[in-house]
Amino acid sequence: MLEELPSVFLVGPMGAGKTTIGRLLAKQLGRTFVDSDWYVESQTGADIAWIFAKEGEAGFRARETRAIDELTQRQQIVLATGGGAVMSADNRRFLRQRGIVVYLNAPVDVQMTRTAKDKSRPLLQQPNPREILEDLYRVRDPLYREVAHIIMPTGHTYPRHMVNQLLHHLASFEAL
Ligand SMILES: Nc1ncnc2c1ncn2[C@@H]1O[C@H](COP(=O)(O)OP(=O)(O)OP(=O)(O)O)[C@@H](O)[C@H]1O
Ligand SMILES: O=C(O)C1=C[C@@H](O)[C@@H](O)[C@H](O)C1
Ligand SMILES: [Mg+2]
Repeated sequence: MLEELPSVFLVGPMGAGKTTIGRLLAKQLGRTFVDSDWYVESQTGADIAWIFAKEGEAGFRARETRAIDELTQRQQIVLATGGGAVMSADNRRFLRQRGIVVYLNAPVDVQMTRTAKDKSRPLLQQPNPREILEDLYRVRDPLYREVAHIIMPTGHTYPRHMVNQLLHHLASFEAL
C-alpha cells in the first residue's frame, strides 16, 4: 500500500510541525525527507538568519522559490516547506500540481509555545511575536487552505499519532 503515492508536501505556519511530522512520515513510507529551509541553507552555505540579514526577506523568498520549484519535481519525496512558502503564487502552483499537499493547521497559542525558545526564525525576533503570528495567520490561512488537498489540525496530538492519522488520509487519497 502507498507504493504509488506521489510526493507529499507539508505546508503550515511556523511551529505547526512540518519538519517533525515530515521526517517521521518519510521514515514510515521509506521515502526521502527534504526540508526546503534546510535545502536553501545548504545551497546558500549560510543559515536563514544570515540570509535575511544580508539579502532581506525578498532575497530569501527568491532562493525559496528556486528550491520549491526544484524539489517539487523530485519523485516520491516528503517535503517540509517553510512557513511562508505559500505567499508566492508560483510556489502554490508548483505544490498543488506536483504532489499531495497537507496543511498542518496549528492555532497561534500552539505556534507560540513551540517557537518560543528557538531563535532561528528571523520574523519572530521582535518584542511582539504573538501579534506577528496572528497577522501571518490571518493572511496565510486562506492560502494554506487554497493549496491543500488534506487539512489536519495539530495541537495536542503527539507526532506519532499525527503521522498515523496522516497515513490513513493518504491511503484513502491513493484509493481515489
Ligand atoms: N505534534 C506535536 N506535538 C508536540 N510538539 C511538537 C509537535 N510537532 C512539532 N512539535 C515541536 O514543535 C517545535 C516546532 O516544530 P517544527 O520545527 O517541526 O515546526 P515547523 O512547522 O517545521 O516550523 P518552521 O516553519 O519554522 O520550520 C519542535 O520543537 C517540535 O519538536
Ligand atoms: O513563516 C515564515 O515566513 C518563515 C518560516 C520558516 O520556515 C522559514 O522559512 C523562515 O524563517 C520564514
Ligand atoms: Mg520546519
